[in-house]
Amino acid sequence: MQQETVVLIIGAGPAGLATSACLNLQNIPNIVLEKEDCCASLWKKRSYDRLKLHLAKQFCELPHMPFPQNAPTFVPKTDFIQYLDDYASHFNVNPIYHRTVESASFDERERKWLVFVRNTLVNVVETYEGKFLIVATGENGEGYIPNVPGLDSFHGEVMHSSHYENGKRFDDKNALVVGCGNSGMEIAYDLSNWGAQTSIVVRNPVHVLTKRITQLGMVLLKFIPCYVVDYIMLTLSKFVYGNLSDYGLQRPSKGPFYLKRITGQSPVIDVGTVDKIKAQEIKIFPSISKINGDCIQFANGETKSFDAIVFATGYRSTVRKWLRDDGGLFNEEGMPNKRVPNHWKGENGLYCAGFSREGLFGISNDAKSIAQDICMVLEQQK
Ligand SMILES: Cc1cc2nc3c(=O)[nH]c(=O)nc-3n(C[C@H](O)[C@H](O)[C@H](O)COP(=O)(O)OP(=O)(O)OC[C@H]3O[C@@H](n4cnc5c(N)ncnc54)[C@H](O)[C@@H]3O)c2cc1C
Ligand SMILES: NC(=O)C1=CN([C@@H]2O[C@H](COP(=O)(O)OP(=O)(O)OC[C@H]3O[C@@H](n4cnc5c(N)ncnc54)[C@H](OP(=O)(O)O)[C@@H]3O)[C@@H](O)[C@H]2O)C=CC1
Ligand SMILES: O=C(O)C(=O)Cc1c[nH]c2ccccc12
Repeated sequence: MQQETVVLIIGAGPAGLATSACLNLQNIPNIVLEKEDCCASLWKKRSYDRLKLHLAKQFCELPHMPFPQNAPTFVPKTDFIQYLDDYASHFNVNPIYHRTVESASFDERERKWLVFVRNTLVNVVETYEGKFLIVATGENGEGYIPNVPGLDSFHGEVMHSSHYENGKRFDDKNALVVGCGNSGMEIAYDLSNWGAQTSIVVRNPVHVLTKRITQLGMVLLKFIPCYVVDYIMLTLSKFVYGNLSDYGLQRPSKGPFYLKRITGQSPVIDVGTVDKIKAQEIKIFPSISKINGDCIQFANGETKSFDAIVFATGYRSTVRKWLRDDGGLFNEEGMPNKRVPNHWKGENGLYCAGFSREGLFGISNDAKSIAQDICMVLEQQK
């Protein structure tokens, strides 16, 4: 099958939907290709049950459509999924599902993008052509599990956080969560609530803030410099939590919003995990040094038996697996080479949406910038 269109968008997560919506508003023909059978697959299929947006709703809306007025400040996962489905219908975004992009390259002679796509319904490769190509496959392309010595010998269940739904199956089990980002800290809390004997591996310093402190920070950032906001964040956080280093949680030397901006590392928005750590309902361990059967040895020499390990060790972009001729838009890890706000535009009509490490807020900005840029290029060519 051969199809020609103006813009090809790869991925129907929030970034693909938002970019398609902005293009539709400008009457620029576009096609969204999605490997799964639905849009927002991360939210529908790869996230835990108790997930709520950590940022207040005004920082999580996609372009041109606020959340309903009666939506709670921190939107639960099911409501966010409903919002995304409504968003797609409202802006007439109709992704083509069961389409896995296997390669995309730029045809210099024809000056267009050639995309080879597997139609997984019938297992046939199709070709799509576009003047513009938008990469919207996300920073969370695939779950990352580190190479831990002896992991193969572990007898119990091993999973990545993207496959964790809830702790029902783990009640009374000894569960170890590896990684103390937002996924790890919340999954540890959930496991403990379901009755699991829960431990968490914390290998580096981490900022812990409440939702409300973070919300205040997001608002203040509009008016005052980052280092002042960080000072306020740290003062408030110390007031709420006290000194957590005795419990095994150190703070990084750089501030939470500065770190987010420079490295993309998010502060942990605490949902109650810290109280459980203080009450010793959740135990902290340093890095794993090796695994032998069900026995796990940690960097401090301690050993303990576990029934299950949840790796909340983050994600990797998958762009490098299929994108050719990207002209240096992406680095070896499949993340943009340029810093925000200059990260979203490449050469020959190539763009990326959803790679700013600024969550849904960044996605919204990317979508608007890209649609505006494509509109301008098309106008100039008229
Ligand atoms: C658990 C979790 C909670 C989060 N909560 C928040 C939050 O509260 N607030 C916030 O601002 N941000 C949050 N984020 C960060 C971010 O906003 C989300 O990850 C968001 O879903 C990213 O949207 P996206 O469209 O860029 O990527 P994704 O949602 O990952 O969508 C990418 C889509 O591309 C498809 N795809 C991938 N490869 C191919 C291919 N080769 N061919 C075709 N299709 C492909 C995938 O199936 C997927 O549907 C969260 C992230 C995670 C992991
Ligand atoms: N409700 C919400 O809004 C939620 C938002 N999110 C967001 O989704 C994104 C992904 O979050 P998340 O899944 O937590 O991933 P992150 O990449 O944010 O965190 C991964 C964690 O795993 C640790 N880690 C990695 N490798 C190892 C290892 N070998 N041994 C021990 N620890 C290791 C990292 O530690 P180190 O720092 O030492 O590398 C880090 O603490 C983030 O932007 C996050 O904020 C996630 C969940 C909920
Ligand atoms: O959930 C995330 O990690 C996000 O990327 C959302 C986000 C954008 N800016 C922030 C600042 C502090 C905490 C979370 C975020």
